[in-house]
Amino acid sequence: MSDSPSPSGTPGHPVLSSTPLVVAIDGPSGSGKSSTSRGVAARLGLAYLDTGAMYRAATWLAVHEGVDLADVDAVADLVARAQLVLELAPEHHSVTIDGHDVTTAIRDPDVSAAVSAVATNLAVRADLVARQKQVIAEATGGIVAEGRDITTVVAPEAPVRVLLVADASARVARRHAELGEHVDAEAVHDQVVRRDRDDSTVAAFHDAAPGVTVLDSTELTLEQVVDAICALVPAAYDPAVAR
Ligand SMILES: Nc1ncnc2c1ncn2[C@@H]1O[C@H](COP(=O)(O)OP(=O)(O)O)[C@@H](O)[C@H]1O
Ligand SMILES: Nc1ccn([C@H]2C[C@H](O)[C@@H](COP(=O)(O)OP(=O)(O)O)O2)c(=O)n1
Repeated sequence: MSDSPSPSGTPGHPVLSSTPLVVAIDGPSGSGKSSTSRGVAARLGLAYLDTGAMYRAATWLAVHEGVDLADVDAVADLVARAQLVLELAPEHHSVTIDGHDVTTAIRDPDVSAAVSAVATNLAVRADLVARQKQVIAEATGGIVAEGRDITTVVAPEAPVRVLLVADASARVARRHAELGEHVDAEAVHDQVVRRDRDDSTVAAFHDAAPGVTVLDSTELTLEQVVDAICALVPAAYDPAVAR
């Protein structure tokens, strides 16, 4: 790892950063964002923010309250009033909305099938992006945040920004293995390919913005992906250097 440039650091003796480390990770469904981000956060002792869980929780609430997802104003109003609490520890991540613990429920296939309708609601996006920025700003010990627009909109100034990609066939196969072989191929295809197509109308996660490192996980193990992302952390932030 090379020394990071710093105003007064000398080569070999970087000045340690006084700002908390932010690692931003985007990518399509099944590219490995959640598992990789948890691994990076655990290894570097950082908090972990799953922004997809916020869109999923908003979707769960709208369905629970019987709000028509096509009614963009009603959904936006509901979400604006919702109290959304995320546990940021990578080992025990939990999500609560308006007092309901939805950690497990937001992974239901019904939520996965419906979430793009909420994620493409621009008023909901503005609300959740503002909350995500606040969570990151308050993470004094540093944070890994992952989603679709973290490298471009939520944390474009993050010192580590990664677009995690993988071949569509690998992503579908991973999701199928995760959901179980009893889930039919059409449902898995819907969760990965159709959802990415809908989601990409409001967030650019297929092409890397300038300065964003593209990492292809198709042929890599989870550990290799975690290694590759940790290797991108400037020395001024590296806990191994800071010690
Ligand atoms: N590099 C990898 N190699 C093999 N399987 C992986 C890899 N990364 C993630 N997975 C698996 O693929 C599935 C989807 O990963 P996940 O982290 O949920 O992706 P995303 O958050 O991008 O949708 C999970 O079951 C996960 O364990
Ligand atoms: N920053 C984000 C995060 C997620 N989303 C949308 C896109 C997805 O359809 C849903 C759920 O995201 P999630 O990361 O949980 O989805 P996957 O685990 O990758 O399948 O939210 C978004 O639009 N912007």
